[in-house]
Amino acid sequence: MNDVVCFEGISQRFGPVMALTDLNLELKAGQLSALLGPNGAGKTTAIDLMLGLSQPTSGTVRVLGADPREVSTRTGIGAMLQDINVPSGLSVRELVALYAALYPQPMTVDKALALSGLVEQAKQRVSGLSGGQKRRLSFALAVVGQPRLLLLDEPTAAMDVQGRAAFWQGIAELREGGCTVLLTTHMLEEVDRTADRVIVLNKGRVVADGTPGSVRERVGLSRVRFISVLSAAELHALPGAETLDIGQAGQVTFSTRTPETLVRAALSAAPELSNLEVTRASLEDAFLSLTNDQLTSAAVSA
Ligand SMILES: Nc1ncnc2c1ncn2[C@@H]1O[C@H](COP(=O)(O)OP(=O)(O)OP(=O)(O)O)[C@@H](O)[C@H]1O
Repeated sequence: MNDVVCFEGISQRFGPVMALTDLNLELKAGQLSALLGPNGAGKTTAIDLMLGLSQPTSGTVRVLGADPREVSTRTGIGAMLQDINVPSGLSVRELVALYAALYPQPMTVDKALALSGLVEQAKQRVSGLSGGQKRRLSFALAVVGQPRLLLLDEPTAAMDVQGRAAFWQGIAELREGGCTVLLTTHMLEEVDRTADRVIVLNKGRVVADGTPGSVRERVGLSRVRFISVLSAAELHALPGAETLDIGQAGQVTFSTRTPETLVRAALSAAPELSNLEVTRASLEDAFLSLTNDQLTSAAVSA
């Protein structure tokens, strides 16, 4: 009942395409969840439903306990979508103030500017902002209404290192105030460090849902790296590889469920191999394994 978002049996069809199939999903208050999936997996479709921008083909969507199309629900949601389309003749401060006026209990404009790292650009015209600064502005507009639910579609894309640091600091402050956050991103290292929960979509269905650690463990992959003189054909012939990345100067990286078997075979084929490392697979390795249907052939031949 207290779920911030509740999807029950959601399917969304666009002509012949099933963008989402029988999706059940609840987001708990205060959680930071990452919605991951390859292009076309259904992430934007799910976010559009949470924002009340579209109606599902079947199933029920509840956001903050109500229909997301109701105005009272929408004022509790902040969204940072991929494209920002705002009056560009205004200054940053003027635009943030304009948005603040739309909400019943906004934060101060100064706070929104500080949270998004835009204090120095406050007087600058929106039209003069760089790509990364426009993403920061989009974040300021998403948070100025003090939303209870914040939906962020690839928030850190185009942000520089400082921008990303300011963004994550801003997210931490909002979470202290109890804000629930759902974001999509392809920056899986950031997700691994910060998210409470990872939801992986593939072809409109949830294929994994848990903490970043539990998703990594479920996949059970290890990463094996070494330098050798083995040819591509010899590397491909090693047993147990799920993916193979051939880098510069003989450096190779495998993901595998059977690291011992692979290492034994590699040492036997190339006794001179060096810089051997066996580590736990990253969230990115797990993601590839969960979402790539032709993983072995496609990734190994990459
Ligand atoms: N308005 C639409 N009309 C027709 N097909 C659509 C529409 N919106 C989405 N789709 C299709 O539904 C599927 C899911 O699309 P969606 O945009 O939700 O994926 P996504 O996971 O957000 O992808 P990306 O990472 O590329 O943004 C895709 O096959 C897409 O082509």
